[in-house]
Amino acid sequence: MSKEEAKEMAKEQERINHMIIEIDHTIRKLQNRTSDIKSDTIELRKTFWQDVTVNLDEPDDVIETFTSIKQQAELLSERERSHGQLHKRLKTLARLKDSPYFGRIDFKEDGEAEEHIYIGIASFMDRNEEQFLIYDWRAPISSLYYDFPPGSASYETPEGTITGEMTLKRQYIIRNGQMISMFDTGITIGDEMLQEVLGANASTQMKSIVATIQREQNQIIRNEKSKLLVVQGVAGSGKTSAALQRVAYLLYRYRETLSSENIMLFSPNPLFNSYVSTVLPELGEENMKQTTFQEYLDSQLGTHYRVEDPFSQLEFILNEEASAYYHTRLASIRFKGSLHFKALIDSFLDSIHLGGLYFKDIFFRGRVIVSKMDMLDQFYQLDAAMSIPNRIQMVKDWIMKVLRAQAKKEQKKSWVEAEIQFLEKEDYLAAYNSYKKKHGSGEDTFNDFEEEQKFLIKQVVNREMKPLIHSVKRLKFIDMKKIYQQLFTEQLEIEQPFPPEWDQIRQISITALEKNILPYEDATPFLYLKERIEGKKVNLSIRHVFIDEAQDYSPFQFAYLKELFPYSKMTLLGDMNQAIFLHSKDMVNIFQVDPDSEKETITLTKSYRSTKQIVEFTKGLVIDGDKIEPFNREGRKPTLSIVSDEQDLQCKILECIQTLRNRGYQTIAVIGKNANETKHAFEGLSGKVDGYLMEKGSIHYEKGLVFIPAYLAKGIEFDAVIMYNASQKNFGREMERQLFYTSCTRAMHELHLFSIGKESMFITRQPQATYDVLPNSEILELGERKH
Ligand SMILES: Nc1ncnc2c1ncn2[C@@H]1O[C@H](COP(=O)(O)OP(=O)(O)OP(=O)(O)O)[C@@H](O)[C@H]1O
Repeated sequence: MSKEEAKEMAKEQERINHMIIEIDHTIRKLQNRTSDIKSDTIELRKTFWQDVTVNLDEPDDVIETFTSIKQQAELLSERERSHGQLHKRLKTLARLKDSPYFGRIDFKEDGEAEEHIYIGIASFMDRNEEQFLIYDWRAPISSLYYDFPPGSASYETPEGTITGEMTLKRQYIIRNGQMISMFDTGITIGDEMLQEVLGANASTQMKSIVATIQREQNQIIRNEKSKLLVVQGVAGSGKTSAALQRVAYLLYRYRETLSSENIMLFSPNPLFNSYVSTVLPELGEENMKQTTFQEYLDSQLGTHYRVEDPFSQLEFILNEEASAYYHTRLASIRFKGSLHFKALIDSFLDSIHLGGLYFKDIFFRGRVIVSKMDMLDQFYQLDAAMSIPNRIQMVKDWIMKVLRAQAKKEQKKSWVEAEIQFLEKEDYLAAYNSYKKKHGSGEDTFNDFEEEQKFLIKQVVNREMKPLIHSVKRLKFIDMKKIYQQLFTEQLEIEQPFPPEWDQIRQISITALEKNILPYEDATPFLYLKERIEGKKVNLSIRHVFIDEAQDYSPFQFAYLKELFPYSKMTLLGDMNQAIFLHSKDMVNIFQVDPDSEKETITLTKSYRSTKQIVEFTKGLVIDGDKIEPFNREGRKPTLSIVSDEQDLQCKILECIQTLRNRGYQTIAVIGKNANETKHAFEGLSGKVDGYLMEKGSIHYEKGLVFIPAYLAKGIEFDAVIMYNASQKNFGREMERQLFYTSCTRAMHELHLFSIGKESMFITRQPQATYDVLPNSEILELGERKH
């Protein structure tokens, strides 16, 4: 370090020290305020009723009492809110104290004096609240840091564009209030800082990237115009990271009107949910709502049908080639995920005025009390110009009327009396309590026998009918299975291009439905049809929807989600090279869904996760891989070890794990092609090495050695990846390319491929220079190899 640099660093450390004094001062001030508010709140809770005037004598008094309670409750909740906000601010200040900022720009706005802008995870002002000592990374001026090198620069504000000259751009790594390093940078965000961040060990929780956001990522994060933002980015290009910082940005930018409750992220699996859950809290924001599409389907359909999950569907695609209906099912998956199938359902719905609706008889005590034929009559009597859901509601009202009349009739029947005789003591007590509630608490017993009898009769009949009424209210009298089945049983007069395998598809669809199984490919079409009949569900509270791994959704699923969130902006993030599910051949399909919306596409081609050597290898695994650009971080070349049998394989893998551990890697994944192979690998090695198995229900993972099937590793990353068996036998079909690529791109620092016998064609087609083939004896020497 030159003398000049040392002097500058000392000056910066001095500023940090000053900053810490200021932050401490604010922390103390806020802590005092917090304890005042806390005691205020406790006092308010204690004296809540003392300060309220309760008088219910006259209507005016009631209104006054109500107003007084309301005022008191508002006061209390205002205190609780302030307490919550102060608590949140104190947490942010503690983070700022540790690392007040990560960047600085010196900017001279045209016609103004030069300013030093320090950028951190939150803003911080001086004691007089006049000047920003730290700017929030999401403030308009902070975008200069991400978007420009020193020189002419500009940024957007709500009032317009500000232009000027940036004379300095500096990055810091500060920990525990101490400067660790500092770089002045010419390009957008300097390499040194990224090298430091990316060179570290993988974590089991995703980290925020605010200090090193790249210019093209910043475009995603700050995009405000597009109703539909499509991000197509290569593996490890920061799609998920950009999405999460975008959530934080939106929460800041629209803080008056938008809260985390209004944002929803669809993730590929529950494991991913927990992987990303720490990013927003780290940035001082609350997590958005998170779900998986499967979770949503289950919540809507799960109680009545066995809804297959996407992983079982994938396991079928990967493992069941020998099955007699393998190719039919593949065709079925493709067709049912397409917009043609959606159009087919729409045409079917259009023809429903001519017939095609089915209802179920309603039974009471073994007898039909409302027949399906009567319901059909009711439905088809109604004006066909009315929507189907409206007509269904009217049929429901009619059924309820019939049930009420039936209840009256039932009261006179002998079974009721018999039931009363056998009423348990508790039932009798419950009936009595209910009577008391109705007739006031003054009475100690029923007034006379007749009244008691009348009341009990009513109670018994109502109790018997309750489940029936409940299911009618939930429209369970519609025979959805039969209605959906018609798409396959009837010769539909519909102008839709059917796939050549249509007849066989019809067969397997009927068989599954008869067993009450909803294959994954049927779940969304079934739900769509159900909602078009029962009434559409729309979610109005969600304003932004993020769909990660969007390439794995079918066009039908996209269309469904668009309709579910009609007022929501959408951000889709995906990578066609990682499309592991069959039905999603092209993310471009989303354009068919919404051709007129204000759509914008951003492409990310630089991969940050893996070393240059790993990216050079993995880019050769995919068709258009030459567009993938590695970030310049050096590491070891991937290795390939060809072994003779499973025993040999496990031996070599054990050695490899040991070597990787000696090198200090903390998250090591043995990736299997599917659940079976992964379990097998785990069982074979578990007595000899500590590790744990991840299955589709797993919701989090810890540091150490994990055995994980490829499709569950989606979206997450490890220090080192061991591909359990990358043989031609295992990865010899074109359709397995994406799965193979996805697995290999999970590695940050090292990638080791093992193969029993001949290696996969995806490897043999690679330039030989991109990986090392280890002779049989060389595994032990892995540790010594340097590149
Ligand atoms: N600007 C950045 N600064 C620092 N780290 C970054 C940056 N962009 C990406 N990364 C890191 O690169 C890795 C990959 O990022 P991320 O998981 O967001 O990529 P992705 O495109 O969603 O990947 P994939 O599609 O392969 O799952 C993460 O470790 C992330 O922290």
